[in-house]
Amino acid sequence: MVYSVKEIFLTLQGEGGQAGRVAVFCRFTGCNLWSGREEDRAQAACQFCDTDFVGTDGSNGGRFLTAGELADRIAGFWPESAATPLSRRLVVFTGGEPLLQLDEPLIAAMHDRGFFIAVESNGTIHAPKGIDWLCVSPKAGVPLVQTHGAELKLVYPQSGLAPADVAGLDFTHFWLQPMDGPAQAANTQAAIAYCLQNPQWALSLQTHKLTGIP
Ligand SMILES: C[S@@+](CC[C@H](N)C(=O)[O-])C[C@H]1O[C@@H](n2cnc3c(N)ncnc32)[C@H](O)[C@@H]1O
Ligand SMILES: Nc1nc2[nH]cc(C(=O)O)c2c(=O)[nH]1
Ligand code: SF4
Ligand SMILES: [Mg+2]
Repeated sequence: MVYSVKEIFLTLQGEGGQAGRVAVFCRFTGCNLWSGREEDRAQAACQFCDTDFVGTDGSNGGRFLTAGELADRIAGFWPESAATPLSRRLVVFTGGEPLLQLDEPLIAAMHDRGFFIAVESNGTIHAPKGIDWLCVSPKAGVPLVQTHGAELKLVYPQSGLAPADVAGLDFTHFWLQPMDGPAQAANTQAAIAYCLQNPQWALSLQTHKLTGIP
């Protein structure tokens, strides 16, 4: 397996149930729901994406020929000075769609290096075994195949996909994340109003955007 990676960086997880934790982010190239080109956005299955996942030209991006090579690069971002217990090492695989590339050899290689493995997926691909924290973020009009995990994070609102449509799935945490874009402020108020009436759901803010970190 050759892994195509857009960028690797150390930051704080901004979203969901691990928000605030130090994490190495590995953003894979490519997605199955959008080409990533602006001229294709209006025809894409997923039209609201806030991320550049095209190519391997981001910071520390590239092509990695083996799981061990990529895992070594990711592990190198963990701050040695922090002297954290191995169990506190956190990697977040995202993209693009990470489950197009994340496989059991890479999962094993990250576990060998002491990492807790989180994944951000659109839920269209079955997850391989061994992921420690799976976040699924379903998209309207797209078949959802991965129906269990640690958290379900619904970007809100999406016409054609209501929270009630996915509230019965087998997840531990249910988040509404306001859709960023021109209506971000109104979407945040709408998400808050929904949570207040439906306490199964909690609010996930994109705290990295609020604080101006990557
Ligand atoms: C860029 S996606 C990559 C992972 C995967 N492809 C997915 O969609 O879950 C990372 C997270 O950002 C969310 N996201 C993307 N665009 C967003 C937007 N405009 N506003 C809020 N969240 C957004 C996604 O739903 C997902 O939870
Ligand atoms: N800080 C930070 N937290 C994040 N959580 C999910 C992200 C993503 O793009 O998948 C993301 C991201 O891009 N940055
Ligand atoms: S599925 Fe995820 S990465 Fe793909 S276009 Fe949608 S939000 Fe972006
Ligand atoms: Mg992001």
